[in-house]
Amino acid sequence: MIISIFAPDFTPPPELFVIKQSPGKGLGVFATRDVEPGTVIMQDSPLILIRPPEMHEGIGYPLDAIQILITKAFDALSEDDQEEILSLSAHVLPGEADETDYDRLKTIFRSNAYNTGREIGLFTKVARINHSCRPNAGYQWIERLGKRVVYATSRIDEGEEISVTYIPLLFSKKDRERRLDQYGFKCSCEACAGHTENTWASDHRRQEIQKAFFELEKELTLEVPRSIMAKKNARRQAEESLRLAELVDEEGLADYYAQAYRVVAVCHARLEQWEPATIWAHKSYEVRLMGDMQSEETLEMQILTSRFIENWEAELRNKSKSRA
Ligand SMILES: C[S@@+](CC[C@H](N)C(=O)[O-])C[C@H]1O[C@@H](n2cnc3c(N)ncnc32)[C@H](O)[C@@H]1O
Repeated sequence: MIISIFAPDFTPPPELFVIKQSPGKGLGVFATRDVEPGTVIMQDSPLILIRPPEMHEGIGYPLDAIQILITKAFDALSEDDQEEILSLSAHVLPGEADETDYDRLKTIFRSNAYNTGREIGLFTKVARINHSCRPNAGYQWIERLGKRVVYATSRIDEGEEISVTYIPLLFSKKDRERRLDQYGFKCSCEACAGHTENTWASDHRRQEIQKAFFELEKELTLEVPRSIMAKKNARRQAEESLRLAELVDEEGLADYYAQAYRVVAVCHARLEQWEPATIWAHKSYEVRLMGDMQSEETLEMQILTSRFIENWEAELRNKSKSRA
């Protein structure tokens, strides 16, 4: 008698993505069905994970030491894993391939690796995701899983390309182009292409967002203002925070939603306006949940939301008492 060790009806869930050619971009990752925001698209373990020596301010990582670490980690891999790594795309800098000490592995690592906090990892599936300055997915290294998790930040239609950002996005198109130079392509996403008025408006919004984050976060506190001046200032900041959230939404910068909503929540909590404070804190919490349910940021928003709800409830109780 043959005893099956598998559950009889077990079939692994189909992958949400497929890797295939993306015109003008090499390979890319595409959704195999409609994907709702917050859905985990892939979880990828690093084939190589190295801890580089200290980075020096203004100089960067000591590249020779990194090269030694990468080569050692690569040599320890199976042939299949080595092959997978060598199949990744590499942006070779002008003249680099002619140098006597040219090392393709180093170039692959430079073109595809991601920071995971104190380490740098090479994730071969995540490495196939192309860049957009208005991406539809986000990603996060989750230390306790030892994985980089990619999740949808907006609705992605079946067949649509999945994109993430390789760079911070609160810069003008020109500055983003400069940062993307190291990857050897010019971005043609909807924020970069099209009419000059569109890109100008997008640049303007991104600069406004950066300025607003800088201004509002430097004084972000839950302390209730006491003086007339401080109260006036807090009211102005609450208004500016709403404008910040509006701009981030308008620009479709999902990577910054949670941060912006948190600013709005705290600015309203300072005014003891518990209803909007709760609503915005919860919105921020919901976005944080998409990235990592157990991250410090998610936990912080969960705690803030509960605190604001309690205050809101107390406010409602007081109101109904005084009416009675
Ligand atoms: C991390 S890899 C992404 C996967 C890569 N397309 C492949 O074929 O393996 C980065 C490289 O992909 C290409 N790439 C990524 N985003 C792009 C974009 N928006 N437009 C054109 N090329 C892009 C560039 O060649 C870049 O150096």
